[in-house]
Amino acid sequence: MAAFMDDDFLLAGETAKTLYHDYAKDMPIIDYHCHLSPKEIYENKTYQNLTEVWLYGDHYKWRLMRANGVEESHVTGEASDYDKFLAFAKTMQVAIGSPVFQWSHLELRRYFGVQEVINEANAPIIWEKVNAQLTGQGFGARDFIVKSNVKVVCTTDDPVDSLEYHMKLREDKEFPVKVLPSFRPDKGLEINRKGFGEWIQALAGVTGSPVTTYDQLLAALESRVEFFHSVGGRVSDHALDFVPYAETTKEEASAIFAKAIAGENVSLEEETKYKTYTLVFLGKLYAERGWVMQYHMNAARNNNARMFAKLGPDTGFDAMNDQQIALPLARLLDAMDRENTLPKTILYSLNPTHNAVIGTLIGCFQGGGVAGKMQFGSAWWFNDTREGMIAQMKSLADAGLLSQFVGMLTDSRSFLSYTRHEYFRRILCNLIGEWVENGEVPNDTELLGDIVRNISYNNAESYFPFE
Ligand SMILES: O=C[C@H](O)[C@@H](O)[C@@H](O)[C@H](O)C(=O)O
Repeated sequence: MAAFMDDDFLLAGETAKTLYHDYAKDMPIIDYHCHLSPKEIYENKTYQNLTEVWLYGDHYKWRLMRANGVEESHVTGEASDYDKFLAFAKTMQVAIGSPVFQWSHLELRRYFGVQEVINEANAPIIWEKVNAQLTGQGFGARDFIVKSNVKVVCTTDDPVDSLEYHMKLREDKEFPVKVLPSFRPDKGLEINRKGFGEWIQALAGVTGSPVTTYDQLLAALESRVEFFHSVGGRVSDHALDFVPYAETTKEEASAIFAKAIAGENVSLEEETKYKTYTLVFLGKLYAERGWVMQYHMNAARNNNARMFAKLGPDTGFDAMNDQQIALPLARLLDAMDRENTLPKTILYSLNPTHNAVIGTLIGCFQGGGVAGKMQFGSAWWFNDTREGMIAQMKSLADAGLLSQFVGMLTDSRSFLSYTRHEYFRRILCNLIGEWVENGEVPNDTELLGDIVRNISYNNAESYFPFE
């Protein structure tokens, strides 16, 4: 019987062990999509206690606590940090089978040297042990990033953001990690969402020009893309909760924008047209600058209206959607490809039934001499589990080239989530190791070791055009 999460955790055979320990383990990290705060990185935020660094903002952990009957006061509410921690410790005690159980233990081990399996009885000792470290030297946000061997962090930023902290970080020569913005213009696309008009006003404010026509909107978006580029941004990101596609013209999109700005009702068909034209326009801006475009598709967000009113978005009330993506996505990518303005693109769907759809669709737009131009993004969010990662990698290998995969990202709001790369690398090595043990791929350690190193780091290094 294997010991719980020992050195060979998740690694079943000799090949998997060699691939992980000798090739994958020490590769650096490019975290090309996350939700970390650039301000906290700049200020090297420190933490008073384990709850602050471990539980604040982590909606994966909150969901498990709620599922375990913990009152909201002890999840996001007014209970003390210690009581919240205790409620989480009790939840961990019954959380076997959840990836959060394994991630949480990896986080305690790798950053704080806590080897125990956390439970209600040992929680007070762990609390003291970790807090003593946190309040000493070397446990700030930057320290966690450096200790995790991270070279690049791409945060997720609104086009109206001042990027103040990214600029400050660029000037800070003491911090060796690149912290770059990603352009996430969802608020400019969600024409029917509350706050659209206010966002357009904010855009006008930051560009210093009026945004009352669609032409002005497109010009303002372009100027913000340019601004992000000047601060080192080379990546965009879109949440496409449904994938829009409808044939349209600029005249139509302009008329729809005018209606929205005048406060008139915009139909779903009009919204789809507006989004299509705007997304194709943005794709062109990204392609012209050599950026990488990301589409995160099929999240059903904010399903609990009562909790949304109380806590807002990204608090643990989202689920997988089951909207069809194959045809609208194919048309959308084709609309860009037809004009030769399809950028390098990474596609993620929250619904794993789309794995084969994405795996096969990317093959239709590869080319131009760019290895892995079209990427099937790493298993996202609810798929960020052992089974989810294996399924995504198998679909990619079935329909394309696993060896050109740009690999893992954290997608996280916590500085302790870098252990997710370790988790991913172990699963990757185990998958390849299993193929070797079964005689399905040749036992060529050098070749396989290179592939593992590439997926862990080198592919991302050459794919993303970071300066
Ligand atoms: O891991 C979960 C994620 O952080 C999730 O909250 C994000 O993916 C977010 O919804 C987004 O739209 O980018």
